[in-house]
Amino acid sequence: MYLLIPAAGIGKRMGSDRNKLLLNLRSRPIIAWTLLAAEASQAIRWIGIVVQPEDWDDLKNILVKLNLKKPVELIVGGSTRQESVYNGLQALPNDAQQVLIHDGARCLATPQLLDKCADAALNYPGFIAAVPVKDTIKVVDDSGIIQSTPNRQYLWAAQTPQGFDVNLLKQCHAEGIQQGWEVTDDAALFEKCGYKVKIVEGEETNLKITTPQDLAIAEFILQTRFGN
Ligand SMILES: Nc1ccn([C@@H]2O[C@H](COP(=O)(O)OP(=O)(O)OP(=O)(O)O)[C@@H](O)[C@H]2O)c(=O)n1
Ligand SMILES: C[C@](O)(CO)[C@H](O)COP(=O)(O)O
Repeated sequence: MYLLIPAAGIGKRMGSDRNKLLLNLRSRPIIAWTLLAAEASQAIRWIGIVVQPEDWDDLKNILVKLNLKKPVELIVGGSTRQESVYNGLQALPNDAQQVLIHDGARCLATPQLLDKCADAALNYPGFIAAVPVKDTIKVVDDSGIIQSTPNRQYLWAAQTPQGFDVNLLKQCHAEGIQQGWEVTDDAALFEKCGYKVKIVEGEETNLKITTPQDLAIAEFILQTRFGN
């Protein structure tokens, strides 16, 4: 299975002055944890990391230290996640029929989740890992007045990995450019093009490192996983 890792963000919400994926989490850069999970997955056999050129030297140093056995390619990032994934898709080897896309910022996903998603990719042309929403969600208007309370039974929080048939996803990205769609995940492009996207149960601990609070929670999860 081919894996694309969008890792070309800045981390505005982290308040960091550099790509948040280069920040340390338990003495390893965040992106290194993501790469170690990909290396440990049975199914992944090629890794493409989409990253801004100014971070290439840092990434190369991390890769030297990790000494991964799987082939890794660095791909130039775009100005949005959507553009970065587009670039990643163009850089896939010609024989790639299915692809998993997994945020570099979701560094706590387990190799087992990656493998489960690789299996799902063989059965569904489009799917995402997601978890049932635990809170009661309110839809509000611009003045903060609640408009509705959707039935939680139908609410799932999207995660990555997200997996797709490569040709269909390329087609959806091209349509997205033509129509000017701006989306935060690839499933949204698939949905907008009228294709079905299946939910595969993700992991509660597969959080996206977005704010400093997430870093603290991730430290705690890694400590419970690996000890001190
Ligand atoms: N131009 C971009 C923007 C984001 N990403 C990646 O997409 C994933 C999810 O994005 P997010 O968590 O929003 O990362 P940032 O864009 O870095 O954060 P922020 O939105 O707070 O600036 C991350 O792995 C990030 O590196 C990317 O590859 N290219
Ligand atoms: C793809 C994603 O991780 C699914 O939760 C997410 O949409 C990334 O973008 P966000 O803007 O940080 O939600």
